[in-house]
Amino acid sequence: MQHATYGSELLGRTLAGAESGDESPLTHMAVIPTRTAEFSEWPDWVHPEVRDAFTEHGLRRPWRHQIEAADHAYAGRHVCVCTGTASGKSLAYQLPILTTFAQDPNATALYLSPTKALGADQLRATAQIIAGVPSLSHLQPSAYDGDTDSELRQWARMHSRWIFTNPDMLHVGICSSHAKWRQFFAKLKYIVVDECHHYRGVFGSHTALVLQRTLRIAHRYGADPVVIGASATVSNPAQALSRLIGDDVVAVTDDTSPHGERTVAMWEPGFVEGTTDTERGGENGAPVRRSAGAEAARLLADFVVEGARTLCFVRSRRGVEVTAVKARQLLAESAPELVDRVAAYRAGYLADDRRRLERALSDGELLGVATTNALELGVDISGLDAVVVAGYPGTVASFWQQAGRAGRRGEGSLVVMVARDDPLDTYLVHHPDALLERPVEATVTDPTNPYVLGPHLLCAATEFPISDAESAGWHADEVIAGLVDDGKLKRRKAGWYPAPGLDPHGDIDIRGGIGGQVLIVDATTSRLLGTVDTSRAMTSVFPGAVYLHQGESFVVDELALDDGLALAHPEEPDWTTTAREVSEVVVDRIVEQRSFGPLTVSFAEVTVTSQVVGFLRKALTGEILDQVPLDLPEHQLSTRAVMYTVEPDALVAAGIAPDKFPGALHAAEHAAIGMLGLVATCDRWDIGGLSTDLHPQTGLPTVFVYDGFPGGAGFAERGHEAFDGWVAATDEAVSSCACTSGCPSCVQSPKCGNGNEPLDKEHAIKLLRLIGRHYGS
Ligand SMILES: Nc1ncnc2c1ncn2[C@@H]1O[C@H](COP(=O)(O)OP(=O)(O)OP(=O)(O)O)[C@@H](O)[C@H]1O
Repeated sequence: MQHATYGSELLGRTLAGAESGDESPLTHMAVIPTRTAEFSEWPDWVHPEVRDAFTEHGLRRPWRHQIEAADHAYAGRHVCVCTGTASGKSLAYQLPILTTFAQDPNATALYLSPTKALGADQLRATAQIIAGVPSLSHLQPSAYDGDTDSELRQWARMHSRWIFTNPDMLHVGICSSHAKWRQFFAKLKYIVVDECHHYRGVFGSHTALVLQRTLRIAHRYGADPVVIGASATVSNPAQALSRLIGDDVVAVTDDTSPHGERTVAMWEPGFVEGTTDTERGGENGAPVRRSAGAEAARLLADFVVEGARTLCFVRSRRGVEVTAVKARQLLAESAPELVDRVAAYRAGYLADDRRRLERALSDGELLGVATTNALELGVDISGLDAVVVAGYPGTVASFWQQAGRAGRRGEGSLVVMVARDDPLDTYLVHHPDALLERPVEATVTDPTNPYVLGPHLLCAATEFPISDAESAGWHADEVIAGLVDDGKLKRRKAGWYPAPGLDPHGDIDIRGGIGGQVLIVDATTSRLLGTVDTSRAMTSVFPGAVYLHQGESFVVDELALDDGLALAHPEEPDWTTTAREVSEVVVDRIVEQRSFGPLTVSFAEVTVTSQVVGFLRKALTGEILDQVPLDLPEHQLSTRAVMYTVEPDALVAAGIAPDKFPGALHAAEHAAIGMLGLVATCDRWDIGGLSTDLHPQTGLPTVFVYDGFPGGAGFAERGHEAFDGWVAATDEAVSSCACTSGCPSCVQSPKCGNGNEPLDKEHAIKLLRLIGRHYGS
């Protein structure tokens, strides 16, 4: 049994062992105090057999929030329960659903999770609870996803009352053939949307439309299901779920489950020796910090030596391997008997692997595991002593999801967030409130994006003709008019019908972004490695690109865009590749615009034309090797941008001479893109940017930050809405960075199409101050 201050003590011992001579890597420490449980009585409406099943499984007294949420759902109100990880959210939906099943043998329910693995875990947990309960013996809960074979699918459709699936399968396997599911839909009482913070950006918009289509089908068959959302980390949960389902939702957010004291440490790796003062640095000679992965491996090894059960989250699959190998090497030197107690959890996502790993960690057979975010959702390990988060996972929500894995009930634990060499990470470890005190970000979804909405309208029309009221509810009048013009929809008396022969469901890939896909194939074996949006293929799978797949490395030989194919071969070079790109932005329509003296800030529809002209090879240490030219076609993207212009006179008055405009604008653009994740739920790879000292349309120095998806994804719009906070944080991030002339932690971008040139940190700060002064004045 560990005591409450265990986390702080473990941190103290680790710091004492850190290399001497370095500045302390600890930038901040916070202690989240212990919370004691608040209980409720089982409500009268709960079926006694259901209640007994839970008590037999050790759930003797429900926590207050569990009952509050269950009460809402049972009373017919859509509810979103948003309480911490492992706070027993499952009970909140299991109680009303199982009680309803016990009362009405024909009732049905759907459970949706963003990953198949989580669905499998929840199915297993449910099956255990209901085993041996007579009133629930007819339930036959079943998985219905991409892994379910066709015979089982048919069986599940005929016999199962509770289907565990995901939005992809719901779209393509259930809504598309709703007539076969008629009985199921007609008695559909509940839909569970688990981990609902995952449904954001384009994936979120797709899922929203799938859910709304599902509800629509259920209504047509006479049912009126209640939706229960669950998430440990979603801001404004009522609004988030409400956007997904297009209906009102109540939220339950007061977490009444107990937890132990949690120490959270912010950690910034030191510089690699010799890179701060010589020419040997990274791009443009910038100093290079030790990688978050290497630092995380050290922490993992240290914690294992201390006997702490530790999970280490690393962002890339390859990083996971590298971290585990490195930790094992360190242990081989200091404590060889512990080498085999550390493992990597790779993708594969097989439920069996997860369970073996959960068991090995719970038994203490394994002490340390490096993993991708595959283990972020729904792992039910009886609690870990420490969690290392190597690199900000992109959202506050995800951070807490990972951090929440630390802590056995009532006992102390430690979370260490290790910063990568990147503006947002650096900002967060120096401004811990922006991570620890900030509410999780709003999930940004935009189900009205015509590129997403159009294909779903075709699906909806083939499911049932679309009425005028439905069109209005989806804000779809304009998009429908376009589909009518294209001959895909026809107007008849009862609404819009699909053109004959239309079979639109297969054309939507819920996770594939928008537009077509390029298949990435290992030409030596013909194995399909993965897919990438056509719009991103040129910057990620150009000839010569290093492509990572589940920890294996490949080099692309050929990109055949017309065939939707990229051919690669296995190879493990000692470098990474980054595309070099030239682009221009044309403003098609200003949606919103505000001027403040010399500053004008707008939200606009734009067309971005870009062309990859070569790529940069970078050694794994961050040093630049060379640039390789390429000859690829131009690519166009219609999207949405937040943009600003500044009068040249004002720039000069702020101390930025005209020859400094390009470097100042470019550096400010990069830093702002790096910081957009603070106000919108996105990372910099979702976003593009362009800056110019003279834009042909505005005639002024102009900066654009745009969504990297056709039609936009809502990120630029958030940037526009939260413009002042975004600019202030960007200014703060750049000004407080310790480097002299710009580094990856402030104004350099790992994906700059321009080789990070020109960049002028000093004048970017002046520009950001100028914007901050004028905005809102
Ligand atoms: N009232 C309770 N008393 C004691 N244990 C409980 C109670 N409710 C749930 N638990 C236990 O807490 C653990 C976590 O529950 P559950 O998986 O439902 O949490 P969760 O909030 O869904 O977690 P996650 O955020 O990982 O999805 C389970 O082992 C469950 O049996």
